[in-house]
Amino acid sequence: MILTLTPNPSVDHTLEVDGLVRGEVLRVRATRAHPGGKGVNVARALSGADVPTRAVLPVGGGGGAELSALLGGLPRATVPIEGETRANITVAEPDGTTTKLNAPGPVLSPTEVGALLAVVEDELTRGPDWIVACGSLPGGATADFYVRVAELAARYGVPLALDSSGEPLAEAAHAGSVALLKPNHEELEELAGRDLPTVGDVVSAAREVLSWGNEQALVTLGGHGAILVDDTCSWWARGPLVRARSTVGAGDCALAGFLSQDGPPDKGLARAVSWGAAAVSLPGTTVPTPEDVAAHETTVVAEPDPHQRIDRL
Ligand SMILES: Nc1ncnc2c1ncn2[C@@H]1O[C@H](COP(=O)(O)OP(=O)(O)OP(=O)(O)O)[C@@H](O)[C@H]1O
Ligand SMILES: O=P(O)(O)OC[C@@]1(O)O[C@H](CO)[C@@H](O)[C@@H]1O
Repeated sequence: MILTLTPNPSVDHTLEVDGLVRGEVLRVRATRAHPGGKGVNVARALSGADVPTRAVLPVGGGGGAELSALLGGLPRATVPIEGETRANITVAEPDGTTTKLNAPGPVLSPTEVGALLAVVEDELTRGPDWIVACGSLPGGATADFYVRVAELAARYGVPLALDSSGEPLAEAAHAGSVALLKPNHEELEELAGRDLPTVGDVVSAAREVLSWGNEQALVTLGGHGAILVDDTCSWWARGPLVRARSTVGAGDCALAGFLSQDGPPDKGLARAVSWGAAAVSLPGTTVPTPEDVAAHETTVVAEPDPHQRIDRL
């Protein structure tokens, strides 16, 4: 069973427009609402592939009720909060360009933060195979929140996968004890404090982050696929060519694909990139079905050419 933790979930609203023009009145062609938040998406993707999962998340107000309704039967443990679960907005253009407006979310009281960690601890006592902690933090949670989650995970011997950004990611990465870090290209550059224009730069920055006491890094590179790095080897899956409809949640689906089965690292990387590519071919924050994934197979190269450039797509 894979446990996910999303301290700051959302309802994701996607507005499809012909083109985004600042300062204009734009006609919206279609609107969609999906459950959102990175760990929620990981759990949704796993559940869609029949991988046992449980999502831990705080919910509050009308937004929380809407999120709960959208989640349907997804197995979960929710923590009631006073504040309002946020709504995030994606503006989607026909060429696949997505512009995202993410709200800060509610402010949790110290008691609510404690209650969230207590639920995590309770879930950890049931011996999940992984805990996957993801996303930004709500107000009231300090930047060491994921360090505290890592300590809990270590106490119960459960490997932690972490996908976050900014200070919360930096604090946890520097503290070590993360079994799998999933930064994207930009997040790894921020962690390393420098630009990483080539495959070799990405691999050496990932190794530097691993040297802080972490085990593996899955660095997702948008349309360039993903690079997996451990202390012995690196692998690159460039991914199939896809007509992108919405990149929202692609990283979460890639992480879900990686964790969805045990097995050798290169096979996990191939699954990650296939799940990510399948996700971008779908609208909004839709998670792919196994059939969608099967249509996006990819190959993996071990010890890729370090001089190869990774230009942003
Ligand atoms: N334009 C694209 N074409 C094909 N595959 C893509 C594209 N963008 C993303 N992917 C797939 O999705 C995976 C994750 O993408 P990305 O690196 O953008 O993650 P991310 O920034 O964490 O995304 P998010 O935070 O929106 O979930 C990539 O490894 C790749 O497999
Ligand atoms: O604001 P955060 O927590 O960094 O990201 C939240 C979010 O953008 O991440 C998911 C896509 O990865 C969306 O479902 C959600 O809206």
